[in-house]
Amino acid sequence: MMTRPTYPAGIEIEGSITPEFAEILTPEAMEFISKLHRKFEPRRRELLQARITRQKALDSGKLPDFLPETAEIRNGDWKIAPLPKDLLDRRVEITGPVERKMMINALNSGAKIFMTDFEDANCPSWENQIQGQINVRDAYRKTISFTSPQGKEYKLNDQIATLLVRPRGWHLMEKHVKIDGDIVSGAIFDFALSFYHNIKHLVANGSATYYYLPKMESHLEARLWNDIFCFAQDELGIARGTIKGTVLIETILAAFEMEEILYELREHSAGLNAGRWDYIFSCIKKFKTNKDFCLADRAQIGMTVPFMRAYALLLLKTCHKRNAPAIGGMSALIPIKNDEAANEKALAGVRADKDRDAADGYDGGWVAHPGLVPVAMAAWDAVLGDKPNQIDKQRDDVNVSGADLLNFQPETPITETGLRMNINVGIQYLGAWISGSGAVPIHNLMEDAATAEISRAQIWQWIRSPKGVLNDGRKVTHELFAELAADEVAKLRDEYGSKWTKQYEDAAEMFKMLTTSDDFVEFLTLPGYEYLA
Ligand SMILES: CC(=O)SCCNC(=O)CCNC(=O)[C@H](O)C(C)(C)COP(=O)(O)OP(=O)(O)OC[C@H]1O[C@@H](n2cnc3c(N)ncnc32)[C@H](O)[C@@H]1OP(=O)(O)O
Ligand SMILES: O=CC(=O)O
Ligand SMILES: [Mg+2]
Repeated sequence: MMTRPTYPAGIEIEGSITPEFAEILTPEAMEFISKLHRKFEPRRRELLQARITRQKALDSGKLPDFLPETAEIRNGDWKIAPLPKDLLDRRVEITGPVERKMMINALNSGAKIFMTDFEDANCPSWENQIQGQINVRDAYRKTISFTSPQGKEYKLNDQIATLLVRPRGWHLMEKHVKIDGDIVSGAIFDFALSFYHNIKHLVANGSATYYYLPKMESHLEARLWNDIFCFAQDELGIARGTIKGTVLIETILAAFEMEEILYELREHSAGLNAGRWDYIFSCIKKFKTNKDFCLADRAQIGMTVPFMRAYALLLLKTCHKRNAPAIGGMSALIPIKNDEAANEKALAGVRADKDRDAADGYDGGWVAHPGLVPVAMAAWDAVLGDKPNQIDKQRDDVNVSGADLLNFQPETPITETGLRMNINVGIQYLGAWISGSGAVPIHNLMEDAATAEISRAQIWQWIRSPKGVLNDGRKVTHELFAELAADEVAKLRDEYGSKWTKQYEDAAEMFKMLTTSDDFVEFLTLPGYEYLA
């Protein structure tokens, strides 16, 4: 029987602490978190408040633009600091939840980088978070192994991907930990534990902890990350600039501040990534009450529609101008078992996506599944040859205006099939999420928090926008939604049989709340987390 560790005054942990968890939740690590919390929590709250203020301005019809007060940064001649050698070649990056077996598979997949995810692909239950930190520790030390219930052994190959960690976004909390009576930020918690336990080991081996930084809405939010990195490094006697962070540009507001975000993090930057799924979600969310704006079915919004193309090219141009890598987003297509023709079609879709990014000048791109690594690798091998990246490829020919970023087309078609698909996928995803899984295959696509957000945000908007009209002339209304939702739930109950647990029934109710409540819920993971807690 192990007694709970004794923590310094002001620190309370309400989650379970097994002997393994205690190796992560040490008094020293928790004290480190408490320092970060005490110093930075007020700023995190101010920045979340600033998001609300900005949303009010958008709701009143003000459109975003490049900031006049930071023109000097955009016009200045500066570069990000040199990249460490293990971040020079990022031609294929695989992602996945912080799940032990998947982490081993991803590290062995042949990809250059593996981003392990405490965020979009993860359900942040206490067990997932702390077991995730154990897995990260063991992966960094190359001791991670796993035996499946069927007895299959998993261990690391000699050659593995460089590991990056994605902590939760600024909006999520870690409810199981309180400092001075306040709940701590999930972002600070995830970052702090992965840094505290691993940085010295990694530095001694010529590497460091590297991060993907999600869902930011302004360069001031990037400044907060940079200040946290500086403070954390100083506290542990690590040279400033050792940590590197790649920022996901996955909100429409951040798209107007890409240069400023790179500038804020320039000492710690490893470039930008086109977080395309949250980006679409953000476009819908930020302009949800704007009567001029209403996107077509989710399936229509690929990377080549005007506003997505403008965003992708601006990101690429911005990165290379500042000597920073530009990493392409995730195709949601995954390999399809037992249907050769459908599988070929999915692979062709991924290939087209990766070929386009590689030809444009991107330095690498994300894949969702080990089976897609060769497809992406071929796309970049073809353009890179022996070079590790193509950061030297300047895209001065690209000219993207604010109006291009806001050219939200196509608006049609919105179809009954698209509406049903949003309902069906949204409920299945939420059900899986509150049951503990943050990434799931649904209808042969990878679904995670970002893709599911699009589904529920579209319905919310279609019900309220005058443009929310199906291609057969029917307006999307509360009544139509209720009718189709009842039908989809009935079908799912049938399909799932005994696997349709109470969680799925509750997910259906939560999904209805998310789409019908007058106030738009900022993130579906917020009520999801309440449910878990
Ligand atoms: C919008 C964004 O934020 S994108 C980034 C966040 N999203 C993600 O990271 C999602 C990553 N992908 C996944 O989680 C998975 O591919 C899923 C859930 C979509 C599908 O997973 P599965 O249904 O298990 O796929 P499948 O059955 O084909 O898997 C075959 C094998 O590949 C493994 N595998 C599949 N995807 C991954 C992955 N991303 N990383 C590591 N291993 C993987 C499976 O674990 C399985 O291993 P096994 O044979 O040893 O048991
Ligand atoms: O995090 C990635 C995204 O597309 O969202
Ligand atoms: Mg995202």
